[in-house]
Amino acid sequence: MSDLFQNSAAKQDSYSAQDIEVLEGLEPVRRRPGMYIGGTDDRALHHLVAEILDNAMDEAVAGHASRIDLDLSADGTVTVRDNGRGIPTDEHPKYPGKSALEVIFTTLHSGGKFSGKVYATSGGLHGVGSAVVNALSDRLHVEVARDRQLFAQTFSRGVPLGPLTPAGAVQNRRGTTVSFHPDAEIFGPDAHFKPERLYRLCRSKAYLYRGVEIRWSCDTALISADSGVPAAEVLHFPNGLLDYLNGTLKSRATVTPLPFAGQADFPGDAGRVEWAIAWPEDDEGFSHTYCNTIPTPLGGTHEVGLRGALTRGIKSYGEMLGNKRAANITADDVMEGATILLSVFIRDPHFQGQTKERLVSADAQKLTESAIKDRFDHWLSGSPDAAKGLIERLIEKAEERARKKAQKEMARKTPTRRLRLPGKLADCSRQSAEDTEIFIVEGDSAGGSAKQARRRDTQAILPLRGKILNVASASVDKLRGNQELADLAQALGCGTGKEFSVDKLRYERVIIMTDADVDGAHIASLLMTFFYREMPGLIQQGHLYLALPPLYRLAGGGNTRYARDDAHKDELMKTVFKSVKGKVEISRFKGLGEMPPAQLKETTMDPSKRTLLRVVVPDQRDPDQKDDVEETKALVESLMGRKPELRFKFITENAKFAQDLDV
Ligand SMILES: Nc1ncnc2c1ncn2[C@@H]1O[C@H](COP(=O)(O)OP(=O)(O)OP(=O)(O)O)[C@@H](O)[C@H]1O
Repeated sequence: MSDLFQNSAAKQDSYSAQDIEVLEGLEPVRRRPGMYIGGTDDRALHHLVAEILDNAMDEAVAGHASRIDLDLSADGTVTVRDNGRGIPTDEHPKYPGKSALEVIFTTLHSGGKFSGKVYATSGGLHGVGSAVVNALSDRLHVEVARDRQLFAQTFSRGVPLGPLTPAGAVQNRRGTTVSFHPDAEIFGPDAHFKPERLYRLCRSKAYLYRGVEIRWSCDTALISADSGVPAAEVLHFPNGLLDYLNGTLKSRATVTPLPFAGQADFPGDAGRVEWAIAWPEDDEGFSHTYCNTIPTPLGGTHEVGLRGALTRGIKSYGEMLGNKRAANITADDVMEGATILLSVFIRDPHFQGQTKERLVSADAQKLTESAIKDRFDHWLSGSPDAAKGLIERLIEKAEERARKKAQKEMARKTPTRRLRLPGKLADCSRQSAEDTEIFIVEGDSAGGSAKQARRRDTQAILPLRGKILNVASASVDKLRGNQELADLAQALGCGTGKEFSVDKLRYERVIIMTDADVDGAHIASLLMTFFYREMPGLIQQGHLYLALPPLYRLAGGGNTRYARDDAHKDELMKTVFKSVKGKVEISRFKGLGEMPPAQLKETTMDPSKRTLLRVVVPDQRDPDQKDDVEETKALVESLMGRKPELRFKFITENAKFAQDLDV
C-alpha cells in the first residue's frame, strides 16, 4: 500500500475501503431484489413466472415454439415447458468448462436477445430474467431436449448443485422446461402463487399471440371454489385480441355493432401491430397495451400513435361528411370510455425503467399511427352507419365537455370581478381561472419583456420590484411584512395562512420566472419558502411551478439552440453542433430583461414549447412520507433562519435544483 493510501485509511478509521462492498455473481439480486423485480411483494413474486413464461413466448413469437405448458403444483412449484429450440447446452466460448445454459442461469446480462439475430421482436432485452428467477428460488431445475438428448441441471439460490448433465435419450421432443420454487427467505413464509393471477397471465399471453397454444394446469387443492379458475384448460385464440375483447365485453351494448379490430405489418421488417377497440354504451372503458407481449400499463409511444390515428381518422371523416361539429372532438373524447386492446411487436424496444411499464421507443408512435390510421379510414368508410353512430356519440361527448367547462367559467366569473388588484399586475383577459397562469418575475425590465412575450388571454405578469433582494437576507417575518409579497398574495386571491382557499386561486398555475443564475435561484428559493410557509396548499395541490429560462443561446450551421446551464451548453456543443464547420456563436443572457421578447416567448413562456417544473413537497397526510415532511421542514428552517452563509451554500449547490423536482 502506498503512503497516500495508508494516510487516507488512517484518517477515516470509521469509514474506509473495507466498508465498500463489491457484490459478486447473483448476490446483488438476493441482497436487493427490488432492483430486479420491483420488490418482494405479491406482484414481484408473480413477476418471476412472467420472466420464465416470457422466454417461452419469445420462442413462440420467433416461430420456433407452438406450445407452452404451465403448471402450478401443490407445493408451489411452477413449471413452464415449451417446444422451442431449447436453451443452448454447449460450452460457452467465454467461460471454458461451463455450458451456455449454466451461464444464462448464473450470470446477469447474458442472453441471445441483444443482437436481434436469433430473436427479431422479443420481450426479453436485458438478459437477466432467468438468472434473477434462479437467484430468488430455493430450487430451480432446468431440462433441455435438444438433438434427441435430454440435459438437466439443478440450482439452489442461484448456485448450481452440479454441472449440466445428459439425462438420457429422447424421441420426438425438443424444448426447454424450467421448474422453480420461490425462496421463502426472500418472499416470506406466507408467499404463495395465486392460481387466478397465473391463469389470467396465461390467458392474456395466449390472446396476444394467436400462433401459440398454452396449456394451463393447477393442483386442485390450490383452487378455491368461487375463483372460476379451471384445473386444466387449453388456451388458444385464433382471433387473437378480438377474442379477448369479445370475452371481456360479453353482452355489453356498444356504439358500433362490431369492434374495430385488425392487424397490420409495419413497413420493411419493422414488426407489426394488432388491435381491437370498441365503444361501449355505458362508457366504462379501459386501455390495455402491450409491446412484444409485455404489458405496458403506463402506455407509451404505441398508445400515443393509436390516439393520433383514431382522432385524426374520425375528424377527417367528419369533415368529409361536412359535419362541422366533428371538429370539436378531441383525443380524450375518442379514447376515454373506449375499450382498447393494442399490441405491437417491434425490434429492439425501449421501455422506461426496469419493470418495462411504459414503451418509449420513438418510432413505435409513427409506425402505429400510420398503420392503424389507414385501416381506420377504410373501416369508417366501409361501414357508414356505424361510423355515423360513432361520430354522433363522440360529438355528444365533446359538447358535454364544452358545456361543463362553460358552467365552471360562469361559477368563477363573479368572485374574480370584485377583487382589487395590485396596480403593477398585468392581468390576463380570461375571466375564469381555467388554464390561466401568472408569471412572477423579478424587476421591471424582466416584467417588460414578459409582458410583450405573453399571451394576453391566459398569461398574467406580476413584476416584483427592487426590494425583494434586500428581503432575501431577512427572516420569514420580514417576508410577510413585505409590500411586494402582500401584492403577490392579493394578485393570487387565495388568501394566506388559515384563510388560504385553493378555490379562490385566480390562476391555474403560479409560475416563478427568475434569471437562470445564482441570484435568480436565490429569489426563487425565497419565493418557494414563502409559499411553503404561507400557502402550503398551493404547492400540495400542484399549482406552483418554476419556469426554465435558458442561460445561453447557441447558433451556427443554420441551427439555433438554447442551453439551461453550462453542462447543457457543453452537451449541445458535443451533439447538435459537433459537425458544424464554421464558428458557433454563443451568447450568454445577462437576465430575462435582456432577452428579446420573441426569444423569451419561444424558450420559456409559450405553453407549446417550454418546460415547466412542478414544485412538489412530501404529503403531510401520508404516514409513509412522514420522515420526508420532517426533513423538508428542518431544511426550510435552517435555510431561512439567520444563517445566510448556509443558505448561500445550499443555493449554489442546488442552482440546478430545479432538475430534481417533479416535472
Ligand atoms: N425457453 C427458452 N428457449 C430458448 N432460449 C431461452 C429460453 N429461455 C431463455 N433462453 C435464452 O436465454 C437467454 C437469457 O434469458 P433471460 O431470461 O436471462 O434474459 P432475456 O430474456 O434475454 O432478457 P430479460 O432479462 O429482459 O428477460 C435468452 O436471451 C435466450 O437466448
